[in-house]
Amino acid sequence: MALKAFLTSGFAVSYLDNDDFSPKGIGFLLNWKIRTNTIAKWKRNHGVFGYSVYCAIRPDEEEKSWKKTGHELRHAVDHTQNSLSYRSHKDLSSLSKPLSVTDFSTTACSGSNVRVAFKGIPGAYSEDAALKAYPQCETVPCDEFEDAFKAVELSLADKAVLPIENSLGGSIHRNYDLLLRHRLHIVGEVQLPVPFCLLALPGVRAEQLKRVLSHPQALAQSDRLLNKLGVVRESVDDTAAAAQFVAANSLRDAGVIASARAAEIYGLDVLAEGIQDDPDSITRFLVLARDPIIPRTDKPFKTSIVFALEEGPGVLFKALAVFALRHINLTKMESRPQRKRPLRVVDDLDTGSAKYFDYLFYIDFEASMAEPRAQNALGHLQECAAFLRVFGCYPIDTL
Ligand SMILES: O=C(O)C(=O)C[C@]1(C(=O)O)C=C[C@@H](O)C=C1
Repeated sequence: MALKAFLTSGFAVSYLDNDDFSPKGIGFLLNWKIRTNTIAKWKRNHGVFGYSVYCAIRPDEEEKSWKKTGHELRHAVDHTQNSLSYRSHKDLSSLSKPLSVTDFSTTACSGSNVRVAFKGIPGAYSEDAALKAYPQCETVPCDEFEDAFKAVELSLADKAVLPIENSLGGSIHRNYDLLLRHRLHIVGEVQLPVPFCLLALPGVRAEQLKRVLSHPQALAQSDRLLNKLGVVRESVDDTAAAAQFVAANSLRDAGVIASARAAEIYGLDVLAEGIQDDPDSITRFLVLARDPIIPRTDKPFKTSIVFALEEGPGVLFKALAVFALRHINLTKMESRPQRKRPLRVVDDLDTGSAKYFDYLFYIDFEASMAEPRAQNALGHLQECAAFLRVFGCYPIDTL
């Protein structure tokens, strides 16, 4: 019964304590309903694999009067500027500073713009993704991925846009783990081609560079050019931070891999554009919000879930069959170790003792939760899953 109740809450209102993915049941769902007074209306759908499914409906998904303005937000943040002397080429003091965990208060928001949290500083590709999703938004830089989650949870921002996978570099595991530990819903995705550029101080030529600074993904994806230049690779937190660092310290021997927008912001020259080994490489970002959106069927939707299975032969095969049987296409699968039960020890007198890892399986599938085949597939999956949570159902981003 507990599991059934959990799936009920897991569809549209999955809400877990940090690090906790044990079933919470109906009582928890009710608590959630009482606490979430911003939700205008609740719609109750009967007959979805026998259990009730609650969907939170907000009349206007984007704009809310209780939001904090960007000006207020910036004042809520302690702008401790580091002591680097900005001898460089642009006035960097006007740029907004990243939020860090110490900046969070529980102050409610007001204002009208959508504020979108991202990890990095202005000019990062994640900020491009935020602007692609919400062209009029006010971007909110954050120090860490987790700060972006917290900014939304505490209403310092309305959405977070975070990278989840790169077509060359693969999954960003940290964000898979944070999705589980936090209470946000996936409400959209952004697929962004990332045209990496080689930047340097004005007047510096590529042959003069001894080192190149960037995000590890950008360095890994630009291997060919970096080998040709014979430079040392230096990893930093985000591509724009690399640009800011080289500019702020007037480093004439250092190049940067970052966006043309970062070059513009930090006063660097673009020495080469589109330097990545694979010109078609893209990064996929998730858009996260406090409340889910209503699944629709009038355009292609994707659903993201996570589940755990009991041990036994063929359990993963059976779990995946629930989608194959209904011709539901899986677009992504990721497995992550369960943090609370990292090892399962099996004693067998014949073969000695074996250790198994327990995993969580994250899946994206191409169907909307408004479609009976998707509801049936999850009902079926629930029969063999020890745990199941739906992160969200959202429109597919086509490039
Ligand atoms: O460093 C940035 O500019 C980011 O936005 C982060 C990030 C990533 O995490 O993968 C995003 C896209 C690019 O692939 C490189 C880096």
